[in-house]
Amino acid sequence: MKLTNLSANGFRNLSSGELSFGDGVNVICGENAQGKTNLIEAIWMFTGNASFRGSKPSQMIAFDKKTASVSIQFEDSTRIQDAFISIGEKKEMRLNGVPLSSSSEFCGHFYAVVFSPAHLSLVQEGPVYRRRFLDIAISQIRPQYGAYLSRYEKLIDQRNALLKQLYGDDILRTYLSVWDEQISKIGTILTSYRNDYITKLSRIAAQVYDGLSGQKEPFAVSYDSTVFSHPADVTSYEERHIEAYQKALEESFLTDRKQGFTSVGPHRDDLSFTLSDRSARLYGSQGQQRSCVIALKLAEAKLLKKAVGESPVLLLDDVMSELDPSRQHYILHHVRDLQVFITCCDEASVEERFGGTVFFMKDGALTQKTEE
Ligand SMILES: Nc1ncnc2c1ncn2[C@@H]1O[C@H](COP(=O)(O)OP(=O)(O)OP(=O)(O)O)[C@@H](O)[C@H]1O
Repeated sequence: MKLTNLSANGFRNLSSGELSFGDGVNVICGENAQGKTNLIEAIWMFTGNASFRGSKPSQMIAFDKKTASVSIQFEDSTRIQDAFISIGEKKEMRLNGVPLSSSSEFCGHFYAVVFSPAHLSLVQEGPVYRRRFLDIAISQIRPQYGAYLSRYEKLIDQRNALLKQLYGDDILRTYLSVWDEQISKIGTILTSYRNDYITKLSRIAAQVYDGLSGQKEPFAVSYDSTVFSHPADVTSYEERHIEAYQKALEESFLTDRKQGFTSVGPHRDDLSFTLSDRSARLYGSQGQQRSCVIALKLAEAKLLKKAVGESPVLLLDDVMSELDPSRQHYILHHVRDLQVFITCCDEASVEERFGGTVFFMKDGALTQKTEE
């Protein structure tokens, strides 16, 4: 998959006008606060996912404008497509001229994987970031996952409301059993999707990490379920798993009633990242933690390519900081067969080793470097 053109209008500080990109590595150089991440964010919108910076759409509109719009042209192995998003007074999304009712409908058309420093929270912060990573990654390859997830979240909200409303009421348990039955079924499906994804991802991420670190320390990823003691066994939708799930809900009933929320299920699950069997969060250096996230992201790109048959566009924002030259070299070598957008402050550090098409970003305006 390749992004060939992009034009932005009123999107953060990006200048208006049409930009064209190279097939392979696109190096976006510039000093701090020039608009490099803004460009990456504008491209990412077309995956149908929320901003990786956690920004609301209204924050993406230029300070002096009421509307922002971005259009892109991209090509996969079969055709050229165009997509358009407008944010602000008039919210509009179009794919090949056809209006879409929600940006999530872009899912399954334009594929990308993004790394930004914000993703370090995957290793450094709480479980919510790791669950979000999983949910976005799985939704890109299995679009039905998103529908199961929103159904599950609604059921959990309803169960929690019931737990609060009927506190101390004996009839509560009878009511809850209706929700528990449905939650157990959908929760089992979500766990099996996540388990399948993590099994594949951990294998590839471990290989990538080995390459990055020169096989210094083995990297492992595992899924920690609040329902199943051996989540790796939950490979499909089976009656015995649903029964085990229902049992876990029954066992947590007293705690849940006291706390007023459901304490077990995929909405409370987590991922563990270890280096030589020790927690990467507690013991990893900055460079090791960054390498873990990069390994996860490169593994995500590989899995996505395998699942959908298209190479995703790789968006690497400030990926090289804190990495030693051998790790930087490994990344540059590893991404050669994809279209990549890589931002950096120091042109020489990347260009010499990447080659590729080099651009300069200054005050939101992107210009391509010309041969001297
Ligand atoms: N809605 C907006 N309207 C106008 N400008 C904005 C808006 N949101 C952010 N900016 C500006 O965009 C500028 C560039 O931001 P960006 O995050 O892209 O920088 P960057 O080039 O990636 O820098 P760094 O190397 O420091 O990460 C910032 O100065 C910020 O004030």
